[in-house]
Amino acid sequence: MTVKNRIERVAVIGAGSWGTAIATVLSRKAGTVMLWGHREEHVHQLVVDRENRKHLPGIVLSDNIIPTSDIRDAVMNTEIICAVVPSHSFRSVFEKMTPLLEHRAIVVSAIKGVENSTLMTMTQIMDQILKQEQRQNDIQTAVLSGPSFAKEVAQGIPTAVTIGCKDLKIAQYLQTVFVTETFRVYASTDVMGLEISAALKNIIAIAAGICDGLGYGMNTRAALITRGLTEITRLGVHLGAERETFFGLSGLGDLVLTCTGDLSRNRFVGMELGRGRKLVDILNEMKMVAEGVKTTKSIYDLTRPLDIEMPILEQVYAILYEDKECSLAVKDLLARELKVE
Ligand SMILES: NC(=O)C1=CN([C@@H]2O[C@H](COP(=O)(O)OP(=O)(O)OC[C@H]3O[C@@H](n4cnc5c(N)ncnc54)[C@H](O)[C@@H]3O)[C@@H](O)[C@H]2O)C=CC1
Ligand SMILES: O=C(CO)COP(=O)(O)O
Repeated sequence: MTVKNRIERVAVIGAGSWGTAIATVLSRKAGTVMLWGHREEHVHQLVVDRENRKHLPGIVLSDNIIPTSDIRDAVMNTEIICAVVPSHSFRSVFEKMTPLLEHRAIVVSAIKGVENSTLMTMTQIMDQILKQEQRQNDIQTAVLSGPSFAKEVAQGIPTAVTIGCKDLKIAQYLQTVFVTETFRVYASTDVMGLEISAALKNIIAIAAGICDGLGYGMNTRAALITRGLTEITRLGVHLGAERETFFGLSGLGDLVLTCTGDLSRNRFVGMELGRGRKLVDILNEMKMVAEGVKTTKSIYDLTRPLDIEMPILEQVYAILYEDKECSLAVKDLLARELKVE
């Protein structure tokens, strides 16, 4: 391991697949890992079976991972808290958590999404609530993002991610907290770039899945990844992010993973749509979250008043929210006016 930093106690807020996988990573570095889940019966199952059968089957929870449904218990005496709930439940969870946070705690969001009602990223939500609670000078916020399927991380398959914080020293400190022999962590100060790339790759992954479901080939997928990256970068730079971030792990890295990997839930949703199934039926059957569905609406609403070309986003929005036929969406993308690359 490059840098060792063993800490006493950390908390993971959210006991889904990614929260459980991150708890597994942190269990190699921390004395105790508190793993908070919002449903008591699920937490009870974790305590009894020592395995998250619903979200991460086959991975045994090490003895120092302590499942709890009591959020006070989870964050008490804890300096580092990693938030891993679905983006649309984060605001209410963070509101509950904020008054309970220890002085000088650091909250790291590993969530990939943008809120529908406010069009805010997760760190923007945190900043807003911290300000309301007058804790903005006390609590630090950060982001963890990159190509990282939960199952592979939990299995110890070599993975690299980026942790971003506006304060580089804190990002570098967090690097030493999360790094293990198989989990390599880079540092960044471009929080906006990390959050925008993480949220938008899910939209492009739905598009890639749609094309796979329609039976198109590798050419189509490569075109989507490349033009998708252009679209994501265009919006990110407009919002103040650094262009380079979009060619890093959280940008190109996660885009390639999610557009090509069979473990992606967003790509799965796209594939089922491409095969002709209805969105509502696909979502009703899924046990896990596909953040790209809601994020498509957020980003559509965010970009509509702006003069930014987002053709793939617009077609995914039309398929998800206006019932547009998938093959017609692809036809319309191909028929756009010719451009200079
Ligand atoms: N699974 C993965 O491979 C990765 C996931 N992520 C991101 O992590 C975040 C969480 O995703 P997953 O763990 O994969 O989701 P999941 O679908 O596996 O689990 C979601 C968890 O959140 C809980 N939950 C649902 N509503 C809640 C609420 N109102 N309050 C508190 N908890 C609630 C569920 O009970 C479940 O335990 C998402 O933003 C996702 O994009 C990021 C990287 C990898
Ligand atoms: O973000 C992910 C991997 O980095 C997981 O992607 P899905 O949410 O599409 O499964």
